[in-house]
Amino acid sequence: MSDTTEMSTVDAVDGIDYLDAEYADGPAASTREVRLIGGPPVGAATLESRDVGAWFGDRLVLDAVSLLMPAREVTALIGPSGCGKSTFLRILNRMHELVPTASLAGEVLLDGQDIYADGTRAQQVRLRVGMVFQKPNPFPAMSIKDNVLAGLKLAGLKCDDKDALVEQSLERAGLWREVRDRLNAPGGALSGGQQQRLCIARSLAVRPNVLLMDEPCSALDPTSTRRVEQTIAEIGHEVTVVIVTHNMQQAQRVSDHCAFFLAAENEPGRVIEHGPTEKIFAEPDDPRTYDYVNGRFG
Ligand SMILES: Nc1ncnc2c1ncn2[C@@H]1O[C@H](COP(=O)(O)OP(=O)(O)OP(=O)(O)O)[C@@H](O)[C@H]1O
Repeated sequence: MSDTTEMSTVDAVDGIDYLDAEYADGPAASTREVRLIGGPPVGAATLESRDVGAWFGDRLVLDAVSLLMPAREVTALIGPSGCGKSTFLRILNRMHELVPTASLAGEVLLDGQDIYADGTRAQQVRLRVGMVFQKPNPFPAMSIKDNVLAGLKLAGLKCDDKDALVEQSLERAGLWREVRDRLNAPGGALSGGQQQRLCIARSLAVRPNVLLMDEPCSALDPTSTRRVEQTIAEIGHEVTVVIVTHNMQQAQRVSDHCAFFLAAENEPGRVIEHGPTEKIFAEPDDPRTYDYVNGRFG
Protein backbone atom coordinates (compact mmCIF):
# COMPACT_ATOMS: atom_id res chain seq x y z
CA MET A 1 0.00 0.00 0.00
CA SER A 2 1.67 3.20 -0.99
CA ASP A 3 -1.07 5.80 -0.66
CA THR A 4 -2.96 6.94 2.34
CA THR A 5 -5.71 4.45 2.87
CA GLU A 6 -8.86 4.92 4.89
CA MET A 7 -9.49 1.75 6.78
CA SER A 8 -12.69 0.25 8.00
CA THR A 9 -13.12 -1.27 11.41
CA VAL A 10 -11.86 -4.75 11.30
CA ASP A 11 -14.08 -7.76 10.72
CA ALA A 12 -14.76 -10.04 13.61
CA VAL A 13 -12.92 -13.33 13.68
CA ASP A 14 -13.13 -14.15 10.04
CA GLY A 15 -11.95 -17.72 9.97
CA ILE A 16 -8.78 -19.13 8.61
CA ASP A 17 -7.86 -19.31 4.99
CA TYR A 18 -5.56 -22.25 5.40
CA LEU A 19 -7.74 -24.53 7.49
CA ASP A 20 -6.88 -27.64 5.53
CA ALA A 21 -3.19 -27.04 5.31
CA GLU A 22 -0.75 -28.65 7.68
CA TYR A 23 2.47 -26.99 8.64
CA ALA A 24 5.16 -28.94 10.39
CA ASP A 25 8.21 -27.07 9.16
CA GLY A 26 10.49 -24.90 11.23
CA PRO A 27 12.56 -25.74 14.27
CA ALA A 28 11.05 -27.71 17.12
CA ALA A 29 10.38 -25.33 19.99
CA SER A 30 11.00 -28.01 22.58
CA THR A 31 11.57 -31.71 22.68
CA ARG A 32 7.89 -32.37 22.06
CA GLU A 33 6.98 -30.86 18.73
CA VAL A 34 3.28 -30.20 18.34
CA ARG A 35 1.61 -29.95 15.01
CA LEU A 36 -1.09 -27.38 14.55
CA ILE A 37 -3.60 -28.21 11.89
CA GLY A 38 -4.47 -25.13 9.94
CA GLY A 39 -1.96 -23.01 11.82
CA PRO A 40 0.26 -20.34 10.39
CA PRO A 41 3.77 -21.29 9.30
CA VAL A 42 6.10 -22.01 12.18
CA GLY A 43 9.31 -20.05 12.62
CA ALA A 44 10.42 -16.47 12.97
CA ALA A 45 9.94 -13.94 10.16
CA THR A 46 11.56 -10.65 9.32
CA LEU A 47 9.33 -7.64 9.64
CA GLU A 48 10.06 -4.46 7.73
CA SER A 49 8.25 -1.14 7.60
CA ARG A 50 8.80 1.09 4.59
CA ASP A 51 7.91 4.73 4.76
CA VAL A 52 5.09 4.18 7.21
CA GLY A 53 2.97 7.19 8.10
CA ALA A 54 -0.03 7.18 10.44
CA TRP A 55 -2.92 9.53 11.00
CA PHE A 56 -5.76 9.87 13.47
CA GLY A 57 -8.32 11.87 11.53
CA ASP A 58 -6.26 14.50 9.71
CA ARG A 59 -3.50 14.56 12.31
CA LEU A 60 -0.25 12.97 11.18
CA VAL A 61 1.28 11.23 14.21
CA LEU A 62 4.00 9.16 12.56
CA ASP A 63 6.06 10.07 9.52
CA ALA A 64 8.18 7.97 7.15
CA VAL A 65 9.13 5.18 9.50
CA SER A 66 11.39 2.67 7.74
CA LEU A 67 12.67 -0.03 10.02
CA LEU A 68 13.98 -3.56 9.62
CA MET A 69 13.15 -5.90 12.49
CA PRO A 70 15.27 -9.00 11.87
CA ALA A 71 14.02 -12.55 12.43
CA ARG A 72 14.90 -14.23 15.72
CA GLU A 73 16.07 -10.98 17.25
CA VAL A 74 14.55 -8.54 19.73
CA THR A 75 13.97 -4.97 18.58
CA ALA A 76 13.12 -2.36 21.23
CA LEU A 77 11.16 0.78 20.37
CA ILE A 78 12.14 3.56 22.74
CA GLY A 79 11.31 7.25 23.02
CA PRO A 80 9.31 9.75 25.07
CA SER A 81 5.58 9.53 25.63
CA GLY A 82 3.42 10.40 22.63
CA CYS A 83 6.03 9.89 19.92
CA GLY A 84 4.06 7.08 18.26
CA LYS A 85 5.70 3.87 19.49
CA SER A 86 2.42 2.10 20.33
CA THR A 87 0.80 3.36 17.14
CA PHE A 88 3.70 1.94 15.16
CA LEU A 89 3.46 -1.37 17.02
CA ARG A 90 -0.27 -1.60 16.33
CA ILE A 91 0.37 -0.95 12.64
CA LEU A 92 2.61 -4.03 12.61
CA ASN A 93 -0.32 -6.38 13.21
CA ARG A 94 -3.16 -4.32 11.76
CA MET A 95 -4.59 -3.23 15.08
CA HIS A 96 -4.26 0.44 14.13
CA GLU A 97 -7.28 0.00 11.86
CA LEU A 98 -9.46 -0.84 14.86
CA VAL A 99 -9.62 2.92 15.49
CA PRO A 100 -12.31 4.25 13.14
CA THR A 101 -10.47 7.52 12.37
CA ALA A 102 -7.13 5.81 11.73
CA SER A 103 -5.36 5.71 8.40
CA LEU A 104 -1.87 4.95 7.22
CA ALA A 105 0.59 5.07 4.36
CA GLY A 106 3.54 2.92 3.41
CA GLU A 107 4.15 -0.80 3.55
CA VAL A 108 4.69 -3.42 6.22
CA LEU A 109 6.43 -6.53 4.92
CA LEU A 110 6.33 -9.84 6.75
CA ASP A 111 9.01 -11.98 5.13
CA GLY A 112 8.65 -9.79 2.07
CA GLN A 113 4.84 -9.85 1.82
CA ASP A 114 2.81 -6.72 2.47
CA ILE A 115 0.40 -7.40 5.35
CA TYR A 116 -1.87 -4.68 3.92
CA ALA A 117 -2.00 -6.17 0.43
CA ASP A 118 -5.45 -6.56 -1.10
CA GLY A 119 -7.07 -9.77 0.00
CA THR A 120 -4.94 -10.17 3.14
CA ARG A 121 -7.17 -10.48 6.17
CA ALA A 122 -6.36 -8.77 9.43
CA GLN A 123 -7.20 -11.92 11.38
CA GLN A 124 -4.73 -13.89 9.33
CA VAL A 125 -2.02 -11.30 9.96
CA ARG A 126 -2.71 -11.24 13.70
CA LEU A 127 -2.20 -14.99 13.91
CA ARG A 128 1.27 -14.56 12.49
CA VAL A 129 2.02 -11.37 14.39
CA GLY A 130 0.80 -11.76 17.98
CA MET A 131 0.51 -9.04 20.63
CA VAL A 132 1.09 -8.97 24.38
CA PHE A 133 -0.33 -5.92 26.14
CA GLN A 134 0.76 -3.66 28.95
CA LYS A 135 -1.71 -5.10 31.44
CA PRO A 136 -1.93 -8.89 31.64
CA ASN A 137 -5.32 -9.87 30.22
CA PRO A 138 -5.97 -13.56 30.81
CA PHE A 139 -9.58 -14.72 31.03
CA PRO A 140 -9.75 -14.68 34.84
CA ALA A 141 -12.40 -17.35 35.37
CA MET A 142 -11.05 -19.67 32.68
CA SER A 143 -8.58 -22.39 33.64
CA ILE A 144 -4.88 -21.93 32.98
CA LYS A 145 -5.03 -24.68 30.38
CA ASP A 146 -8.02 -23.18 28.57
CA ASN A 147 -6.39 -19.74 28.65
CA VAL A 148 -3.44 -21.17 26.74
CA LEU A 149 -5.79 -22.73 24.19
CA ALA A 150 -8.07 -19.67 23.93
CA GLY A 151 -6.37 -18.09 20.91
CA LEU A 152 -6.44 -21.38 19.09
CA LYS A 153 -10.18 -21.78 19.65
CA LEU A 154 -10.92 -18.21 18.67
CA ALA A 155 -9.06 -18.67 15.41
CA GLY A 156 -10.69 -22.01 14.68
CA LEU A 157 -7.34 -23.81 14.61
CA LYS A 158 -7.05 -27.48 15.46
CA CYS A 159 -4.24 -29.24 17.22
CA ASP A 160 -3.58 -32.96 17.28
CA ASP A 161 -2.26 -32.98 20.87
CA LYS A 162 -3.67 -30.20 23.02
CA ASP A 163 -2.00 -31.34 26.26
CA ALA A 164 1.38 -31.27 24.58
CA LEU A 165 0.68 -27.84 23.10
CA VAL A 166 -0.31 -26.48 26.53
CA GLU A 167 2.87 -27.88 28.07
CA GLN A 168 5.05 -26.63 25.25
CA SER A 169 3.57 -23.12 25.26
CA LEU A 170 3.83 -22.79 29.04
CA GLU A 171 7.36 -24.13 28.91
CA ARG A 172 8.34 -21.59 26.26
CA ALA A 173 6.77 -18.82 28.31
CA GLY A 174 8.74 -19.96 31.37
CA LEU A 175 5.63 -20.83 33.41
CA TRP A 176 5.29 -24.60 33.11
CA ARG A 177 7.08 -25.59 36.30
CA GLU A 178 5.04 -23.13 38.36
CA VAL A 179 1.63 -24.27 37.11
CA ARG A 180 1.93 -27.84 35.90
CA ASP A 181 0.15 -29.18 39.01
CA ARG A 182 -2.76 -26.77 38.74
CA LEU A 183 -3.66 -26.46 35.08
CA ASN A 184 -7.36 -26.42 35.94
CA ALA A 185 -7.03 -23.52 38.40
CA PRO A 186 -8.39 -20.19 37.12
CA GLY A 187 -5.98 -17.89 35.28
CA GLY A 188 -7.07 -15.04 37.55
CA ALA A 189 -5.57 -16.83 40.57
CA LEU A 190 -2.02 -16.31 39.30
CA SER A 191 0.25 -13.41 40.27
CA GLY A 192 0.56 -10.47 37.85
CA GLY A 193 3.87 -11.70 36.50
CA GLN A 194 2.53 -15.22 36.07
CA GLN A 195 -0.55 -13.83 34.32
CA GLN A 196 1.67 -11.97 31.89
CA ARG A 197 3.63 -15.14 31.14
CA LEU A 198 0.28 -16.94 30.71
CA CYS A 199 -0.65 -14.32 28.11
CA ILE A 200 2.70 -14.90 26.41
CA ALA A 201 1.95 -18.66 26.41
CA ARG A 202 -1.48 -17.96 24.90
CA SER A 203 0.13 -15.89 22.15
CA LEU A 204 2.81 -18.52 21.49
CA ALA A 205 0.23 -21.32 21.27
CA VAL A 206 -0.89 -20.21 17.81
CA ARG A 207 2.76 -20.29 16.67
CA PRO A 208 3.23 -16.67 15.62
CA ASN A 209 6.22 -15.63 13.54
CA VAL A 210 6.44 -12.35 15.42
CA LEU A 211 5.47 -11.31 18.94
CA LEU A 212 4.76 -7.64 19.63
CA MET A 213 4.94 -6.47 23.24
CA ASP A 214 3.62 -3.12 24.39
CA GLU A 215 5.33 -2.29 27.69
CA PRO A 216 4.74 -5.85 28.92
CA CYS A 217 6.35 -5.26 32.33
CA SER A 218 5.01 -1.84 33.24
CA ALA A 219 2.34 -3.32 35.53
CA LEU A 220 4.74 -5.77 37.20
CA ASP A 221 6.97 -5.74 40.28
CA PRO A 222 10.76 -5.94 39.77
CA THR A 223 10.98 -9.71 40.37
CA SER A 224 8.18 -10.50 37.92
CA THR A 225 9.73 -8.03 35.47
CA ARG A 226 13.02 -9.91 35.54
CA ARG A 227 11.21 -13.20 35.03
CA VAL A 228 9.31 -11.86 32.01
CA GLU A 229 12.55 -10.39 30.64
CA GLN A 230 14.12 -13.83 30.97
CA THR A 231 11.19 -15.24 29.00
CA ILE A 232 11.69 -12.58 26.30
CA ALA A 233 15.38 -13.48 26.06
CA GLU A 234 14.44 -17.14 25.65
CA ILE A 235 11.69 -16.75 23.05
CA GLY A 236 13.72 -14.12 21.21
CA HIS A 237 15.70 -16.94 19.64
CA GLU A 238 12.55 -18.58 18.25
CA VAL A 239 10.28 -15.74 17.21
CA THR A 240 10.90 -12.17 16.16
CA VAL A 241 10.14 -9.84 19.07
CA VAL A 242 9.34 -6.13 18.91
CA ILE A 243 8.94 -4.52 22.31
CA VAL A 244 7.94 -1.01 23.38
CA THR A 245 9.58 -0.03 26.64
CA HIS A 246 10.18 3.12 28.67
CA ASN A 247 12.71 1.32 30.78
CA MET A 248 16.19 1.95 29.37
CA GLN A 249 17.78 -0.78 31.47
CA GLN A 250 15.19 -3.17 30.14
CA ALA A 251 15.89 -2.15 26.54
CA GLN A 252 19.58 -2.81 27.16
CA ARG A 253 18.92 -6.13 28.85
CA VAL A 254 16.50 -7.66 26.36
CA SER A 255 17.07 -6.15 22.93
CA ASP A 256 19.51 -6.73 20.10
CA HIS A 257 18.40 -3.59 18.21
CA CYS A 258 16.87 -0.31 19.27
CA ALA A 259 14.89 2.31 17.40
CA PHE A 260 14.66 5.75 18.99
CA PHE A 261 11.41 7.58 18.19
CA LEU A 262 10.93 11.28 18.81
CA ALA A 263 8.22 13.83 18.04
CA ALA A 264 9.27 17.49 18.07
CA GLU A 265 6.60 19.94 19.22
CA ASN A 266 3.61 19.90 16.85
CA GLU A 267 5.44 17.43 14.64
CA PRO A 268 4.72 13.74 13.99
CA GLY A 269 6.91 11.05 15.53
CA ARG A 270 9.93 9.93 13.52
CA VAL A 271 12.71 7.43 13.99
CA ILE A 272 15.75 9.52 14.84
CA GLU A 273 18.17 6.63 14.92
CA HIS A 274 18.21 2.86 14.96
CA GLY A 275 20.89 0.25 15.22
CA PRO A 276 22.47 -2.34 17.49
CA THR A 277 21.44 -1.74 21.11
CA GLU A 278 25.05 -1.51 22.25
CA LYS A 279 25.75 1.29 19.80
CA ILE A 280 22.55 3.20 20.58
CA PHE A 281 23.49 3.26 24.26
CA ALA A 282 27.27 3.57 24.05
CA GLU A 283 27.92 5.77 21.02
CA PRO A 284 24.77 6.96 19.26
CA ASP A 285 25.18 9.15 16.18
CA ASP A 286 22.53 11.69 17.17
CA PRO A 287 22.90 13.89 20.27
CA ARG A 288 19.16 13.61 20.92
CA THR A 289 19.52 9.84 21.22
CA TYR A 290 22.42 10.33 23.62
CA ASP A 291 20.40 12.71 25.77
CA TYR A 292 17.36 10.43 25.82
CA VAL A 293 19.14 7.19 26.70
CA ASN A 294 21.03 9.05 29.41
CA GLY A 295 17.81 10.29 30.99
CA ARG A 296 18.26 13.97 30.12
CA PHE A 297 14.69 14.24 28.87
CA GLY A 298 11.56 12.17 28.35
N1 LIG B 1 -7.03 6.48 19.33
C1 LIG B 1 -6.41 7.65 19.14
N2 LIG B 1 -7.09 8.70 18.64
C2 LIG B 1 -6.47 9.88 18.42
N3 LIG B 1 -5.17 10.11 18.67
C3 LIG B 1 -4.44 9.09 19.18
C4 LIG B 1 -5.02 7.81 19.43
N4 LIG B 1 -4.06 7.00 19.92
C5 LIG B 1 -2.93 7.74 19.98
N5 LIG B 1 -3.15 8.99 19.54
C6 LIG B 1 -2.16 10.08 19.42
O1 LIG B 1 -1.08 9.62 18.61
C7 LIG B 1 0.15 10.07 19.13
C8 LIG B 1 1.06 8.85 19.35
O2 LIG B 1 0.52 8.10 20.42
P1 LIG B 1 1.16 6.71 20.88
O3 LIG B 1 0.29 6.15 21.94
O4 LIG B 1 1.44 5.89 19.71
O5 LIG B 1 2.55 7.21 21.49
P2 LIG B 1 3.55 6.42 22.43
O6 LIG B 1 4.91 6.83 22.02
O7 LIG B 1 3.25 4.97 22.40
O8 LIG B 1 3.20 7.01 23.85
P3 LIG B 1 3.33 6.32 25.29
O9 LIG B 1 4.78 6.03 25.46
O10 LIG B 1 2.83 7.37 26.22
O11 LIG B 1 2.48 5.08 25.27
C9 LIG B 1 -0.15 10.83 20.41
O12 LIG B 1 -0.15 12.20 20.12
C10 LIG B 1 -1.54 10.37 20.78
O13 LIG B 1 -2.23 11.38 21.45
